[in-house]
Amino acid sequence: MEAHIAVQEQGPDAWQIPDLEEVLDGARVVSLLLRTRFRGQTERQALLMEGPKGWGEFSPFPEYGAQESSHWLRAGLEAGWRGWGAPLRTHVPINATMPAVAPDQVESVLRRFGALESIPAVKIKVAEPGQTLADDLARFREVRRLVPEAGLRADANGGWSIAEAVPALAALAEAAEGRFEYAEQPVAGVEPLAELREALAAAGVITSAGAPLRIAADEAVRKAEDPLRVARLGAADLIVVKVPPLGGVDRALRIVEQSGLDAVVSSALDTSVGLAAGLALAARLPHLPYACGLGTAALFTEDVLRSPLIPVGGALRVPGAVVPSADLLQRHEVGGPRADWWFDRLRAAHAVLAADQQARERASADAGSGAGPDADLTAGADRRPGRSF
Ligand SMILES: O=C(O)CCC(=O)C1=CC=C[C@@H](O)[C@@H]1C(=O)O
Ligand SMILES: [Mg+2]
Repeated sequence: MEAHIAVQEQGPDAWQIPDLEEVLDGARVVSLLLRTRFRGQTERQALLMEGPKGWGEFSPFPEYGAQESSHWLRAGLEAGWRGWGAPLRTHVPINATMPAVAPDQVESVLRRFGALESIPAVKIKVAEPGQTLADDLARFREVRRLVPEAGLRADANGGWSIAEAVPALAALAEAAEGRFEYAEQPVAGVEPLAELREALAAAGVITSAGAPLRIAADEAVRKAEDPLRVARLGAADLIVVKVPPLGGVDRALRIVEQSGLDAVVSSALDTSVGLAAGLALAARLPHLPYACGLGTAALFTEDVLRSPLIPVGGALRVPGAVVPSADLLQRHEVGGPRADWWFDRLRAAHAVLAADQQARERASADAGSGAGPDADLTAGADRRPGRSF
């Protein structure tokens, strides 16, 4: 991934990851229950770490290997050991996130995101395995009925083929009656997104407001080897950016800048510790045209903060560094073999970051710059002794 993202680790933004022992010291594994099945899961586990700048989260999805998980660790270490830079705004507008539930559950899910009239937009999961377009339309129409002023989005997680996506999006855009904001990852991959845009234009699919249907890339950014390819190929109108898979707020910021596209910051179904990093990113984007998908603490029964980051009035305040409650950490703590499994994952991801760092140091020494990573630490970042990898 690093080879493609023009994200420099030398120069003014470089920083050094802390020692493994220091990261493990005081790290806790927690499990939070979801109110509704989401992404096929009923609970979310996360490893939380405390650094000198605050708490960071490491919660790659269970099936992710060490390489992919290393981006998530980098993001968590950035939160704990480096910090995020100054915000440009105090509040971020937040969309409600609607799992693939039956219409009779839509209202109770929506209400978790605050007063219905305050919700600026709703992202609705569609194309769920085992469900039909009729199920999606019924859910979509129920959302539209309950929050008629809200913008509507459909997230298919790449679940449609191009041939399925064209009529499905035409039907959803019609059901949205002018409120359709965009379709998120309707088909899998980068090229297929570009092809779908052409197919929609050829089929004359437009929103009822008369505009072309906008396409957002999510997995095509966060799981791609090269997150900027979407932009280069003109495969999407906007990108969904998530701090953990993109390796931190600093990297995500640069990806947005370099893409030249509008961005929506979303969660990775993080605890409120991880959501704080998403809010830090949203707060640093000069242009934030859409409500962000950072309200997912509302999908948990409980969280690790005394005041979980649940939207009020359609927005979240940008909290800066957050501190979990000792009681809640204890209540949700996971021990035994499952905790060991998480610590092993952390060790493996840390080894990937350490090897990357070592390679960069060697390259920098070979180039004769003489500037080791310590010399490149950003002003304001902690100058930690760190390990020389
Ligand atoms: O974007 C949102 O409104 C909330 C976040 C969200 O939907 C997701 C978080 C984590 C995993 C994904 O399945 C899902 C997504 O695809 O965007
Ligand atoms: Mg998505």
